Amino acid sequence: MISEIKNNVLYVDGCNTIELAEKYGTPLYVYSENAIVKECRKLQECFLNKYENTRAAYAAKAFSCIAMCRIIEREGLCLDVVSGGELFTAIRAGFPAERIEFNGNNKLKEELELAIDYGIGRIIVDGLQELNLIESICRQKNKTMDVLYRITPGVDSHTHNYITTGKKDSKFGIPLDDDVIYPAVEAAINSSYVNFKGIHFHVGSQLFDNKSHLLALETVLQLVKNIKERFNYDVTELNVGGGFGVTYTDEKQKSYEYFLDPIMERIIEFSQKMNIKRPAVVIEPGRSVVAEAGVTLYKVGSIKDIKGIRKYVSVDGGMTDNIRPALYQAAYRGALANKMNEPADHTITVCGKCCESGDILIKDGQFAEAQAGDILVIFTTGAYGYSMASNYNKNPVPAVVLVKDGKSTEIIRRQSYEDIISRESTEELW
Ligand SMILES: Cc1ncc(COP(=O)(O)O)c(C=O)c1O
Ligand SMILES: N[C@@H](CCCC[NH3+])C(=O)O
Repeated sequence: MISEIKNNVLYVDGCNTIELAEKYGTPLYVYSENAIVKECRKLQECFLNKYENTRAAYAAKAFSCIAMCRIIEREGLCLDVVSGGELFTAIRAGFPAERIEFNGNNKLKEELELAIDYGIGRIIVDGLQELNLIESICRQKNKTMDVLYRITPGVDSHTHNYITTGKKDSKFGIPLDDDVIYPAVEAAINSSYVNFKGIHFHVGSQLFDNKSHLLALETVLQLVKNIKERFNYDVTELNVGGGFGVTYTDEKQKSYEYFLDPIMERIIEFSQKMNIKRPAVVIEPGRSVVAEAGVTLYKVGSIKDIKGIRKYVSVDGGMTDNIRPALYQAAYRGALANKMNEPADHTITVCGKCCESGDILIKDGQFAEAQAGDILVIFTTGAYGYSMASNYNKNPVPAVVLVKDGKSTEIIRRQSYEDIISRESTEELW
């Protein structure tokens, strides 16, 4: 995070967070553009510029909006979308179609039609049933589409059970049973409507060990070899997914090089041995691009001190703007943005205002002494915060502000109560 402390106050990318809270209200998502750009440039430096024939497709699910698509576009990355809504956002942002890749285990016919009409770069296909659907749409529209198959490599990435995706028992991808994968590959190779490019895998999210990627890669390289032997077909693209972990509290974040250099080394060695042109290599980082660039500002309200048990400090948001603690027991760090120089010697539990006991944002965290009206900041909320927000209890989704070099601009306005009920019928029933 690009931040500093001045006069006891937290500044993010040159902006005073207390002034931001006053100007735009709370809860408030604040993203530093310089921090996002810095991550994108890191990817350029240690992957895209280092290895030719590579792409990085930012996983929009981590945080997607028109402004974000434009930053990603400007930074030269590609975009990984997983729904018609994310695709539509990219289209509205003017994101170049050929740089969009579409993932998902149950892409709807209308979503595929939108993707094919827009002429996106790749569809990452989850099975033969989907391939047949894509073929029928392409036939009808007289178009072709570049595709990869997402396979389930059968590795357990040892992250939270809800965010591991490479195990055989998974809703994602094609299992590597001979009677499943080879007929699917053969159909794609022989199709007049799709160009079969290669294989995709994604082993899970928030990873700190490169073993899962490397194990999955071995499986995929064996598959590439088998495809060559069975069908005399050269795979020209490998997508190794995302999953690069970030530091929320005390996790030891690993560099992109730690994950990607051994992957590239292995693919180069394999290609030389097989005497084939090294396939293009694509990655899909989401969390690592935006997590650290974002913070959430809240206003402190009720304080409940249960003597000898726990002190609950309530804020004006909660699981509706950050579901991760409730869903994955995710831990975060926070502070009082207006008391940054005061000793953080009070143990408090920061809870939200939703009608759920599990609506806890930080359990037993260290803060300066909190009082109603303080601005409480939670760090590293840029990924899967806004994008997983809900209207539970009819709480409005907060505004999103982008800051850069002391300037701020609202890129998503706060939902109003009117917005929340705007799709509801007010007609008399029956
Ligand atoms: C297919 C796919 N690609 C990319 C990502 C992005 O993962 P992360 O945000 O961990 O980098 C995900 C989410 O886990 C995913 O399912
Ligand atoms: N939403 C998850 C990550 C899911 C990754 C998508 N496959 C999180 O907050 O950690």
